[in-house]
Amino acid sequence: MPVTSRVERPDTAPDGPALPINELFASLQGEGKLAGVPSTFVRTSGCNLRCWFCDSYHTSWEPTHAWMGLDELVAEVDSLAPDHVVLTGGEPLIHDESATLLDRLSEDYHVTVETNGTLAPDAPIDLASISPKLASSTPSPANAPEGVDGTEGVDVGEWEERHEANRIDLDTLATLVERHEFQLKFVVTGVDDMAEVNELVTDLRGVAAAEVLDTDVLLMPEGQTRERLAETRNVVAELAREHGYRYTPRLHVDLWNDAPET
Ligand SMILES: C[S@@+](CC[C@H](N)C(=O)[O-])C[C@H]1O[C@@H](n2cnc3c(N)ncnc32)[C@H](O)[C@@H]1O
Ligand SMILES: Nc1nc2[nH]cc(C(=O)O)c2c(=O)[nH]1
Ligand code: SF4
Ligand SMILES: [Mg+2]
Repeated sequence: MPVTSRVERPDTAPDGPALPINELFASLQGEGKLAGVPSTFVRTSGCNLRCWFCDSYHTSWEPTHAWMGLDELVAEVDSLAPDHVVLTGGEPLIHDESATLLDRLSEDYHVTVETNGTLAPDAPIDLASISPKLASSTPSPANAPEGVDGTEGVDVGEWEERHEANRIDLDTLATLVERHEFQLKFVVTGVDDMAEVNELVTDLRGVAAAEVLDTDVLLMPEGQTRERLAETRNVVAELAREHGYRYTPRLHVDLWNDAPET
């Protein structure tokens, strides 16, 4: 079972550097090149995009969190067993304090950052797990999460435009792959996504000073439930075979159906 870390915390920021934390737990890395590795997950709240399929709804569409000072955060990470840490969100890199946290963790941990690739702060990152968002991720009134359009302050039409305008920034992607070990982890909904994946990989190879191998490109089936993954995983595995890219499972969905803190 994943190990959780639940302590009552304030919903206002404490003095000093702090981050809005949605969850902090130990589990197995479920995705990517390090799938299966015991890891402590630090999930910040807040995102600059709004994927219709976001599996972390309470960090994006309806953000919830408690504030944790960085001292307390590092102490919580230290109290758990894994020597791998995954900083995720929401979009962790929208917070300046994430860079400070990365500085503090860099000596003692291997740190993966899960990011949508729209921000590239100068910070120590052992594996940049970059998940650029394809056109098929863009929200609309027709595909938005149930009930969200009525939620106070949420305008899906406005997010459709913002998401579409901001989801790809080629220069930022180039900076990330030049600075760090990386993987490009695309959420694939079906065969229609592949033209955009291929085009983006070609464009990135055109501008980045670092090599982008086919084996750095991972196709991940869209799905936050076992039922949905049963529909997408074989289609996406076949696409990986066909194009020479890697396939990545979503082990936490297979094992725990993406329950909170897994
Ligand atoms: C919740 S995101 C947080 C990090 C960052 N905002 C991002 O999108 O990369 C963590 C990972 O889950 C992936 N993801 C989110 N919803 C998904 C879904 N419904 N199916 C498959 N992957 C999903 C993202 O693409 C990303 O790789
Ligand atoms: N087990 C597990 N592995 C993951 N890899 C990336 C995750 C994420 O939400 O960023 C994630 C997650 O939420 N759980
Ligand atoms: S970028 Fe990541 S956190 Fe933000 S909405 Fe998309 S999947 Fe969710
Ligand atoms: Mg997740």
